[in-house]
Amino acid sequence: MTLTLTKIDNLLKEAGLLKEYVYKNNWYYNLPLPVELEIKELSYDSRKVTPDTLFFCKGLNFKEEYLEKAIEAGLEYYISETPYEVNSKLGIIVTDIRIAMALISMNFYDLPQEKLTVIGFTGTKGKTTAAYFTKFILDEATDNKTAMLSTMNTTLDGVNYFKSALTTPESLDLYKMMAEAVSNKMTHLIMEVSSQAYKLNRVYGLTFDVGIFLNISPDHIGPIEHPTFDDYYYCKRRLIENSKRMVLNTDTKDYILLKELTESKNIPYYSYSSTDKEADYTWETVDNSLLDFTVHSTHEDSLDINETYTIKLMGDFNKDNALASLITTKIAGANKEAAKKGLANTLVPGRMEHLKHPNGANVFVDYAHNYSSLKNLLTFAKQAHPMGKIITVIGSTGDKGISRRTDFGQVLSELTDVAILTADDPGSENPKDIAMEISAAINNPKVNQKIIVDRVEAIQTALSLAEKNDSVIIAGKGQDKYQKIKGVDTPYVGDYSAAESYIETLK
Ligand SMILES: CC(=O)N[C@H]1[C@@H](OP(=O)(O)OP(=O)(O)OC[C@H]2O[C@@H](n3ccc(=O)[nH]c3=O)[C@H](O)[C@@H]2O)O[C@H](CO)[C@@H](O)[C@@H]1O[C@H](C)C(=O)N[C@@H](C)C(=O)N[C@H](CCC(=O)O)C(=O)O
Ligand SMILES: Nc1ncnc2c1ncn2[C@@H]1O[C@H](COP(=O)(O)OP(=O)(O)OP(=O)(O)O)[C@@H](O)[C@H]1O
Repeated sequence: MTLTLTKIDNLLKEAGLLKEYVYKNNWYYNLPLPVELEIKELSYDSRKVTPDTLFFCKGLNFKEEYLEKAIEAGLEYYISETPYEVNSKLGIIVTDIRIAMALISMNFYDLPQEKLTVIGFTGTKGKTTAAYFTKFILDEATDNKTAMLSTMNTTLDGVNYFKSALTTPESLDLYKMMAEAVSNKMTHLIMEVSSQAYKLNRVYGLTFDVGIFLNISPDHIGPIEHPTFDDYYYCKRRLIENSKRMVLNTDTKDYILLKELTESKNIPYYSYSSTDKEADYTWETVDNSLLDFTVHSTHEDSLDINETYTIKLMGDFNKDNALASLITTKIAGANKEAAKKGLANTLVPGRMEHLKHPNGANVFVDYAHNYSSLKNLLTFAKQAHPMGKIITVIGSTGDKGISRRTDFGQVLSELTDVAILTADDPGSENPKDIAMEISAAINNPKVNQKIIVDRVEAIQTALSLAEKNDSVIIAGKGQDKYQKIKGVDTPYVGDYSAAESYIETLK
């Protein structure tokens, strides 16, 4: 892949992004170099450049010395929001580096999004699960020609997965991955779209064939994320104006806002809900089953999805996720058979994974790590196994999502009998202090609390306390194989493995 300087010049001028070119210490508006010169690589990391690379100077922690070192190593072209006094061949100065990076990247990789059916999930909770449901269904429908970019895992050939760095990659990485998916003959791409993706223009200019808005609840508010809930919700709903069709959950807070926005942009949509009989589609549990549900349409079943389905993931919220995926995949071309089979086979690492304690207690390993997900999870446990106690193992991340600590205290006060507070990606903070903050927010004296910072020990303690009818809920890390400690991804066995191996010793 290559891009000529002329093409870059046209793109930046058309978008009104170009401020000036810096060439031999003078500033120009017209390209001061031979027009046929080509950029052969793109990079935002000074450690990964060649002379023909266009280097994007961006980011909170960007330092001029990165650019200087890259130029010493031979780099000729840089693009940034401010000129630097460096000895480069050309500096391209723009008004918004992230928008410029998105536009240049999508063109450098030859607009791969136009060769794929692109599906984008947003929402506070359920993105990964709904993305997996969708992947399993579309795999049936497309014979494994579906790529996926999820928080945990990415696959660009539909089969082999690697660990993702971000929920939504930087635009440069996103288009590079899309291009690889296209060259692997993928026809569909499912991706999770985080609020940060819109805030930081990682998906600027990308149109989704289907966008899905799953839900919203306060989260991701803090110094490196969103200043307010308003900003968070606003960023999330930008998916709407960037989608050709939408799937909307009418149970979402202030749904009217989503509906009005979607309608004002003339974007066709389907709505769904677990409770609202006015939504286009709803679901109902079959005979109190934890796993079967029937889909009903309020008006006509224009998508032809009214049917009974089975899933492997417990929790009513997973039926919501499954219904969103059913509507989405039908819009994207899957038939009912593919939908039934795909849903029935979907398992998601670390989401509602079930283990049985030798004494009969039920153990759930789940990724719940914010207010709404923990509340849904513990509500499910109470309803599914009302006879026993609920023993919850949970921690809260350091450096971000600070409000979760009091949120967890509140949910634990309402819905658990035993709370074992532990470490969960403490980052630069002391995990014991974080646990104490959660503890201080537990205002129900009946909750039996313990702080055990070592996460494996916390899990073992919870399992050793469990009796026959109890539910042990291990919330937060699922199958994550690391803990973020002082900037380092420190190896961790994972919640599922920790529980599974301890249960083995009890047999
Ligand atoms: C606030 C935020 O989104 N930050 C992300 C962003 O950082 P940044 O652009 O500010 O860059 P930086 O890490 O400060 O570094 C500055 C620049 O110098 C470059 N550099 C650095 C060293 C060097 O020697 N040479 C060099 O060129 C780096 O490549 C980088 O481009 O770009 C980096 C990669 O380019 C990301 O790793 C980083 O994610 C941080 C770690 C993060 O945690 N982000 C979270 C908040 C996030 O985005 N989360 C959402 C999910 C939220 C959800 O669950 O809904 C996501 O989409 O993942
Ligand atoms: N629709 C939903 N509503 C509320 N909670 C949910 C829903 N779906 C899943 N959850 C809960 O949230 C947890 C995380 O689910 P999932 O990974 O699918 O969401 P996500 O949006 O990708 O989350 P994150 O942004 O934290 O990566 C699950 O383990 C479950 O406890």
